[in-house]
Amino acid sequence: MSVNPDIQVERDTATFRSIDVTHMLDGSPEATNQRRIRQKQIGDDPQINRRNIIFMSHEERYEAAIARGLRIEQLKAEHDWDIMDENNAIMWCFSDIAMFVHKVMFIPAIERLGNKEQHDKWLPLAIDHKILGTYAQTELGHGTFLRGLEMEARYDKSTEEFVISTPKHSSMKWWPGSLGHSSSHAVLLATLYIDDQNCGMQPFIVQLRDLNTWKPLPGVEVGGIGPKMALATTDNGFLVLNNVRIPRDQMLMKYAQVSKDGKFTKSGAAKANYSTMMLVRVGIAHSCYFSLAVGATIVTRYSAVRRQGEIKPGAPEVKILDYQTQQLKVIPSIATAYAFHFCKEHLKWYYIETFQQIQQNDFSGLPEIHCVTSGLKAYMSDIATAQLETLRRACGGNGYLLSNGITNTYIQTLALPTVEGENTVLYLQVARYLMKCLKVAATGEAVKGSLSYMNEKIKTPYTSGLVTREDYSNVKKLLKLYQNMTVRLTQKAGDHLNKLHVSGQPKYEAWNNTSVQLVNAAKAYCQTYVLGMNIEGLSTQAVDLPGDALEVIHQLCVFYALHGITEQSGNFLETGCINITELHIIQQEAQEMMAKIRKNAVALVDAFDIPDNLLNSTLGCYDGNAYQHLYDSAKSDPMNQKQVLPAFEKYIKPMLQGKHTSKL
Ligand SMILES: CC/C=C\C/C=C\C/C=C\C/C=C\C/C=C\C/C=C\CCCCC(=O)SCCNC(=O)CCNC(=O)[C@H](O)C(C)(C)COP(=O)(O)OP(=O)(O)OC[C@H]1O[C@@H](n2cnc3c(N)ncnc32)[C@H](O)[C@@H]1OP(=O)(O)O
Ligand SMILES: Cc1cc2nc3c(=O)[nH]c(=O)nc-3n(C[C@H](O)[C@H](O)[C@H](O)COP(=O)(O)OP(=O)(O)OC[C@H]3O[C@@H](n4cnc5c(N)ncnc54)[C@H](O)[C@@H]3O)c2cc1C
Repeated sequence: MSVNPDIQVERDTATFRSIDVTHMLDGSPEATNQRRIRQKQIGDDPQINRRNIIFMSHEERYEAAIARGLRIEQLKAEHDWDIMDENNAIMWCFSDIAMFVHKVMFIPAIERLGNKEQHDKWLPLAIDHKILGTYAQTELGHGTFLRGLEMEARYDKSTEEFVISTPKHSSMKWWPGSLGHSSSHAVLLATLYIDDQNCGMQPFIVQLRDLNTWKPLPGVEVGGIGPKMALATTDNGFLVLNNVRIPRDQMLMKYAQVSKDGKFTKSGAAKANYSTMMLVRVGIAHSCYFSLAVGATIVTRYSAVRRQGEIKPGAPEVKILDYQTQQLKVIPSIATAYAFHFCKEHLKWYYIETFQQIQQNDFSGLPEIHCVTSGLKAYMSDIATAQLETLRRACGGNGYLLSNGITNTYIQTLALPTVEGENTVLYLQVARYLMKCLKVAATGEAVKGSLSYMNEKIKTPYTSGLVTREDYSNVKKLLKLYQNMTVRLTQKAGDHLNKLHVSGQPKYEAWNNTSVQLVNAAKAYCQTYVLGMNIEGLSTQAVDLPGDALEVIHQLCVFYALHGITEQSGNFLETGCINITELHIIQQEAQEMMAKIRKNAVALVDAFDIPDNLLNSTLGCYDGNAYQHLYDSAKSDPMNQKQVLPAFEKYIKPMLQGKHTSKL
């Protein structure tokens, strides 16, 4: 099929070469080649490819998802993939791999929470798929408030075993992925009791199913929790344990130990047992970038080939991408995807470095990385889901079809604001850190790390520093506005908290009565962090780009900063970080920048370099022949393989013949 001329012209008139930017996103031309080889291995594989998924039943999809997980293992061995290759393959198919939680939570939990002997025993079994596991933490009654977990593990000194039980409905495990039908084992988080003394939430390895028959073991009641909005193949489950006994060495004992005679000891940081969640929060930030890059690619290409209506009366119908309002739906998502790319790269290295320190029992970096990973997981998933919905609607009626590729991406991404810590709750964790840093700054001590900008006192009366027109495209000046806005919102929340406390409210009550302001400050901190990483990316990752490409990536960053101010203008105005005249100039600059970026919109999404067989979209194929692909997809629907369906003889015909009132 030839390329649609409407999309070809976009590529021909772009001011830079997409491939240069692709190399930047991958890290180097060699890395691009390597990724392409890997993506071809997964995209071309009939067991991994998900082209027909939208026409499958739940059970067919589940089976295909298990086969896909297995196939990824085979490809990994055949082609000698490293961990990042594997992560990328998982990322591309995460909503359709039944053993996803085994990979991204069960194994990492054993690695992080087990001691040397436990690693030696369990990791080879898990890595070789001799056992399949889940991460069973959430209960019917408690998901967020982990100190409230009610499943009990009581130590029995006489037999050196833990006895695990579910005392009431609210204490059953509820939600763990792959628990329903696909796990033989679980890393199960339960409250440990020794001689009736509560020793807090601890991790245990519990076998759930017989490895030969796959039947639940005695005392284990397990099943699926029912159909969900998406992620149909991650069979989320429930689990009731009736006095199930496990040996003492099946409590994962890296950070807390129980001796044979029942002595409880702790080592490491207080929240060390929460460390698996941090890794997945980093994974979710990656996933938000991928989802947004997919969405932006599909909708930008579709908007460049769909013509409808006219701008100049009587002139030929225009591409919908030429409507300014359509640009406002599409261009922010491109700019955000690029900002998220820089941010997730930073986060990856930050996490790896801090994790290495933690491995050497240096926990000093934990509070800051907990704040950053919690905040970015929340912020990036909030923004990604909001923008994906805008993008989906920007496809008009075809935005409601499953074959468009964006709907599935959207509904699976919708899980991310909830899983791994509900977003509001995570913003409140960020706010705790903001309040601590505020206290440090107030004492005159230097605040370190991502909030070091708090050290600079904001002068009153304050000026924004935006003097010349050039200042409005100076990303460092714009970043300063964001930092000031964050500090002021933090101060405001802090002042409110103190005021309530001084007026007699206990601290916990004052906290709850300030939580709206606290979440607002936390979001501002996250937004500022993402912009900061985008700007850092310009001078690190983008610096070797040819001038024309660098200019476009710079424009995107400027637009990201300006557009963010227009979206949050209330916060900027209220804190006095800009005035109304400055806001008007910012709005105008943002619009002008958007028009410049429009020229390169298709080339910018091409640079994400997502092959058609992974994009899985009728609307967003590289060749721009959306109508042909829509038609082909409709024709391949199994319901269209018969001209007359059985329902005709059964119901429609009797109705046409007036027999519909008799009993069916
Ligand atoms: C290098 C990696 C690079 C790339 C990775 C790439 C790819 C990976 C491949 C694939 C992964 C891909 C994608 C993922 C995509 C999709 C994922 C889809 C599904 C995933 C499955 C989802 C699984 C789950 O949902 S599991 C269940 C998760 N549950 C939660 O998250 C519970 C949330 N609740 C909590 O975390 C806590 O209850 C709480 C933090 C809210 C409160 O806890 P608690 O009550 O105990 O706290 P407090 O006593 O109030 O104390 C708070 C103090 O504790 C500190 N704290 C809290 N948490 C931590 C932590 N994790 N680390 C450090 N410190 C922590 C906090 O700072 C407070 O300290 P303070 O000094 O007292 O203020
Ligand atoms: C698709 C999916 C997959 C999952 N996979 C797993 C898994 O593999 N393993 C596992 O263990 N769990 C899993 N979960 C569970 C998930 O981690 C929890 O649902 C999540 O952490 C939220 O907890 P919750 O359901 O208790 O929400 P709740 O805490 O009940 O949240 C409900 C509302 O209460 C608010 N709220 C709660 N506490 C506070 C507070 N302190 N302050 C202010 N507001 C508050 C929240 O903001 C939210 O608006 C999964 C969930 C989903 C949807």
